[in-house]
Amino acid sequence: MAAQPTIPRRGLFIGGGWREPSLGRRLPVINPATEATIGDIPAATAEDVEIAVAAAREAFSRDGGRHWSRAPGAVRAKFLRAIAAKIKDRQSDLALLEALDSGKPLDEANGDMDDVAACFEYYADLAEALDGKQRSPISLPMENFKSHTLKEPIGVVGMITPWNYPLLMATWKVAPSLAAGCTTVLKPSELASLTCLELGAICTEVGLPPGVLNIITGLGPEAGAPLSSHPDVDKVAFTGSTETGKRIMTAAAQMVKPVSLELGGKSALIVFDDVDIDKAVEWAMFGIFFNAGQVCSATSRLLLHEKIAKQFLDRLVAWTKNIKVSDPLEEGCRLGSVVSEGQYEKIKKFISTARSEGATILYGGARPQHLRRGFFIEPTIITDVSTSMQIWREEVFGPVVCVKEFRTESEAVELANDTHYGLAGAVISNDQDRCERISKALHSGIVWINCSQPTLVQAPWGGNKRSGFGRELGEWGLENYLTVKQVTKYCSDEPWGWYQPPSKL
Ligand SMILES: NC(=O)c1ccc[n+]([C@@H]2O[C@H](COP(=O)([O-])OP(=O)(O)OC[C@H]3O[C@@H](n4cnc5c(N)ncnc54)[C@H](O)[C@@H]3O)[C@@H](O)[C@H]2O)c1
Ligand SMILES: C[N+](C)(C)CCCC=O
Repeated sequence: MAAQPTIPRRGLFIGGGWREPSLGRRLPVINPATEATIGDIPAATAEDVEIAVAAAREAFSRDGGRHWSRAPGAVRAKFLRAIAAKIKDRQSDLALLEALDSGKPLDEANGDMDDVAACFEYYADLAEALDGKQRSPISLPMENFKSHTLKEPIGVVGMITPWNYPLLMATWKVAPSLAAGCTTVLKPSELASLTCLELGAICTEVGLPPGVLNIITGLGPEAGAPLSSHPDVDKVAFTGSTETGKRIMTAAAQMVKPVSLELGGKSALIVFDDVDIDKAVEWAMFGIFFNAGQVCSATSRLLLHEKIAKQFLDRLVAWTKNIKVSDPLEEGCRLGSVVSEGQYEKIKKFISTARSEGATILYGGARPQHLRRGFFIEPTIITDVSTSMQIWREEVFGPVVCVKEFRTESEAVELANDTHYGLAGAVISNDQDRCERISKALHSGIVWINCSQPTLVQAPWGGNKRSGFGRELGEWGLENYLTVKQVTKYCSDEPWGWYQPPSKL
């Protein structure tokens, strides 16, 4: 097992330095795999939000923006690359902190840090490319006007992020917003903030101008709410639950403030009868047991063609029994604990409600017998599910998959689309035409063919329906933080000639 690090004691990261929260309060950091308190984080309140937003505003307009918001993208790219390099230097200690804070397997946390560094590098490239996209001419059907566009940073951005991929979800917002020239206030989840605070330390090390990135930790209603309703925040970028997303949107609407919302999901994986069963089983497992199912895009509804359903479920149970469920720091761990006691209780309640509504718990459903402490839940497979059951309709955000059979392609699509969410969907079949048809028919922002979950920084990420709107990652992620200005010039020597000129007498 990896050695236990000392948890750094950090303040709020505001204006390039560390500050104690105004009310002096701190929140405990609990390792969900052991239930031990391993440190604490500052609990910011509205007073601290005020100071952080002021710092971000000052950084946005400092020296007329010459050193940041109006600087060439190439200047900002240097900082983004330096941050990526520091993340790589500190990869093993950051991964360890992430695993201790969230309960995810150390191997997964290591992969997350690779993704974090890659995201900063990717947006460094896009920051540079932005310089070449300025003053793009607009083709006009007349000669007396010339127009071009300027892409400008949207301003001060408030970012509110969840605990399932603490540093990665923050990075999906921080990296493109800095590339665009925005300044930011990040409020990570109170359940897992350690690595986001370390990002503050990294910003100091690379000499990021003070106030460009501010990081305030604390509770949603106390720190997140005042950030989302702050009049001097120009945009709110949110990732989290649909319920909180509604609150953020309501607060932002009072000032007609733009928001982007990355919310929950209840995605389906459709498996046809022409597949290699074991390969498909492994993707089905990855789709729901990776990060203990605490993934917005988790394929938590498994749709099996009736001809293979029995054989598939037999193999799924056999493979699932083989998952190493253990302390996240143990070698080979493939399922850690869930993030908190609250999440543990919520998932158990989902399972007991499914049982009481008549579903069958085919495998799992309880605490693993060999783990006496920690918020561990067995990987769980639920069958005999009807479309009116809670387990079919609501996001569990845990290692729990529900299964239904289908006969025809159209029935599979209808079942997959039978949800208020629209984040992702997946299909496994050897018939490529069928996969293409299904990718068009699914009402979701993401479709995976013959896999589930791979995420590429170059490709757009986001949902439809109650999974939110706006796209992160790729060039779409950068556009989130830019506004487009048209500049139009009258180039004719002739007077405009609309009004009658006054008499010269
Ligand atoms: N679509 C995506 O890309 C994506 C990615 C990751 C997670 N998620 C979703 O996130 C959810 C899990 O994350 P969570 O439990 O942290 O979500 P959550 O909504 O409880 O919390 C998210 C963030 O919002 C803050 N918050 C809570 N109440 C607030 C309020 N009144 N005002 C402002 N901020 C407030 C929290 O402190 C936290 O930082 C799941 O529904 C999951 O699907 C979506
Ligand atoms: C695809 N990843 C890396 C699991 C990220 C999912 C983001 C949402 O939970």
